Amino acid sequence: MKRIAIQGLKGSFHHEAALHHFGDQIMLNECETFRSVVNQVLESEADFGLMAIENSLAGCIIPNYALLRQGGLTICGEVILQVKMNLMVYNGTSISDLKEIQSHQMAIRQCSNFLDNHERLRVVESFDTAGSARHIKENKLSQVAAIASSLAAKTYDLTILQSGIENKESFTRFLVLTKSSNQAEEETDKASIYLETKHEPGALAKVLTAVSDLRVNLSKLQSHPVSGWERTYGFFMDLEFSDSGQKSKVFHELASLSEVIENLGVYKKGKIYE
Ligand SMILES: O=C(O)C(=O)C[C@]1(C(=O)O)C=C[C@@H](O)C=C1
Repeated sequence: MKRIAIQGLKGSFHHEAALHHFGDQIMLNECETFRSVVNQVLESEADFGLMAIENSLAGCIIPNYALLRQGGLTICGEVILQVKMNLMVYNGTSISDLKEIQSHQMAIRQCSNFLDNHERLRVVESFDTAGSARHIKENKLSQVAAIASSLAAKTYDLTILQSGIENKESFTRFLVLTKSSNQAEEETDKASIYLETKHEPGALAKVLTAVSDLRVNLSKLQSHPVSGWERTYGFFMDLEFSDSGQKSKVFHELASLSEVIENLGVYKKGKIYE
């Protein structure tokens, strides 16, 4: 049985993403932080780790980019999940009983319109959506609601008062991490890389022109400060290939235009699960 380290608990969106990607014959290693997800895989306590990296409404989880570089793991896949947010309570609680709403900060951001319309309720961040749901159940809290998945409501036996409370359709992209990927080269059509260019006019433009000339699709570009304060930046790039010849060419071209280049993983473009 595959051992999967996730950030969060059973019933979290990481759990949902793991079920879609690996099926239900998995052993879940619940972690409080993304750092411990990485450590579990590094220390062979898990075969794979799942790490949310960005959400279509709430934006990027920037610290995870740094973890990808420091971690010594490789990206071997991705999962895109439509996240559906639900307001859930201890059985018997009604909305007028509530004083507080708890959830993960990324979920809170995705439901900002709903929360603006319920200003009287205190909003409290937690480490995990499912963690908030479990907390309510374990402590029989009747004045607190959680924002979490329907899987969390089922897992912790809570009542959903309102579903679909995200601002609009919301998708989270998760990376699948492993120690060493043994994926067949021909099965892969996407790569994530990190590079630093020279700090001079046009350096990034040259990189982008090379990507464009090779007809490679740049699906993501994220800048990140290089440590120290020299006002220089590194760039995380996701590249999508339409034929395998493009891969080696683009790596070769970009290496010649970069001061630093790191391959963070070559993998298959993820499916979207709704
Ligand atoms: O708290 C959870 O349920 C998680 O799986 C974490 C997380 C995140 O890190 O973005 C995952 C997906 C949703 O965007 C909200 C929260």
